Amino acid sequence: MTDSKVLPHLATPRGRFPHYKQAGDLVFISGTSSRLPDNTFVGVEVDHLGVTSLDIRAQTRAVIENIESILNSMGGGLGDLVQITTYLVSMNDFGGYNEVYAQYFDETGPSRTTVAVHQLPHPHLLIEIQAVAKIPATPEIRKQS
Ligand SMILES: N/C(=C\C=C\C(=O)O)C(=O)O
Repeated sequence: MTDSKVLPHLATPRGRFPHYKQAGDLVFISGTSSRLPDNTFVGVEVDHLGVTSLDIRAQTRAVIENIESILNSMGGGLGDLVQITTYLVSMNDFGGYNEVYAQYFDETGPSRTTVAVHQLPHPHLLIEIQAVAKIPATPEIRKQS
């Protein structure tokens, strides 16, 4: 069996899906952005003239930390990730993204695929990451499996 959760301390999903679904020892984390619980975004600044600046480094850090928070909620951490898929709106951001990524992971970390997509679900988003982790299922989930 499986266990799905929407976590109250994180930004509410913008659709009818959970933050993660656990299936046995595997945890599938939904596409996660830099969105905060108040629905503002890390890595977005709008000046007094309405000019918007988007920061791929700040967004990448916030996405990874949001994923870490999801993993922490089930007793895991970034070290439990086995696979990452990253969606960038522009490959011009690849360098900044890669720089911050390397502060969290190295070649012993999760396998990774990075692609560019036409759009993400908000015009301020430069990056979204979906991930898979391997975390021993709780006895309750194990019993259902
Ligand atoms: N995962 C999805 C959106 C995430 C948006 C966000 O965290 O801000 C989806 O629509 O599938």
